[in-house]
Amino acid sequence: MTSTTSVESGADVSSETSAPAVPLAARTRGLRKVYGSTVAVDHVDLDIPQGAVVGMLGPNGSGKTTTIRMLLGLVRPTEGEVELLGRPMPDAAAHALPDVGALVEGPGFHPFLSGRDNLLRFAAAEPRLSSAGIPSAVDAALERVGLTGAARRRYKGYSLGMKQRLGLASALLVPRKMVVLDEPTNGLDPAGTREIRRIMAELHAEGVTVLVSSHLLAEVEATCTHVAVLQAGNVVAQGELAELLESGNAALLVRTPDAEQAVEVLRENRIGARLTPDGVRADLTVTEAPRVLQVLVGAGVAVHEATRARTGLEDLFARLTEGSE
Ligand SMILES: Nc1ncnc2c1ncn2[C@@H]1O[C@H](COP(=O)(O)OP(=O)(O)OP(=O)(O)O)[C@@H](O)[C@H]1O
Repeated sequence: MTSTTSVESGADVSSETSAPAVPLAARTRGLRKVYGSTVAVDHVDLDIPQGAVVGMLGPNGSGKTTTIRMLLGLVRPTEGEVELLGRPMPDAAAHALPDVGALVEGPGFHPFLSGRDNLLRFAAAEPRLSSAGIPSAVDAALERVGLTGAARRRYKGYSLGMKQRLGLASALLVPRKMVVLDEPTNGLDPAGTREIRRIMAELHAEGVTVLVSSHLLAEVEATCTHVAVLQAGNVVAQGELAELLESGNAALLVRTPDAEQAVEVLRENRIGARLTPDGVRADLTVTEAPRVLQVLVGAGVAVHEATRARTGLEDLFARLTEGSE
């Protein structure tokens, strides 16, 4: 994912090419996890560039959580390699993990303790914090996620958004090089979602590498610089978000009853065109939409509707998730 963008190749060869190497915060090679007869993750090669916000996108059951758990050393791969901050996982977990904040599944917060007291318990287990530094680190983390006002309320009474933010606070008790968030906005209302996005944007601005999983393309589009798309345990696309969104030929879909005539006049005007079930698909790689419409209308073709074809990533993701959600 560092220097190349691959769609449906299943393999990113960037590190094997002569392109300049981008330092990686994490990478996997040939990663595979099998549970009984279920292949949860299958030969996944991921590159997580340092400082990127990488969205791991995929429908339910596509292997996002399992991949994240292997990256963090919570699950041992059946096959393959994982490097986190330059260290092999899970063997070097004790060295790599202090620099990584993770929000993976609801951390074990105590329902009858306040948010602050819960964080104090987590902070006590942070190898980088001295006992004297714990209270100020906890208060800074609460402040950062906007929970200072609710810090002394019981966790039990927190809204889902507040619980997620407390989880984030526990991941951010000390400065991190990398933060890993598994579906952090799942079930949140728009205000809660905005709050998580704000914190992710802040981390990015500080140079922290962020890996976030989501089953929503719009979510990834709004927050990420890079994306890796998973389907049935495989990476089917990965690369820079902007490049993936633009991949695939730009085209205009024209709904018309005069489709054959439309294809003919477009081709006469050197515009690539082909029939589709509803009309015509006109290629926009060498021309613009207004020119296509001008040619069609000028030739007397009845244009009932014209829409842009979906971009490469939208199209790919729609195909992957069709019927699954
Ligand atoms: N501990 C486990 N034991 C057995 N099967 C598992 C286990 N963990 C995951 N799986 C299976 O592996 C596949 C991938 O699951 P995973 O949770 O990684 O996907 P996901 O993309 O994170 O999905 P979701 O968005 O639903 O969390 C699924 O078929 C799941 O049922």
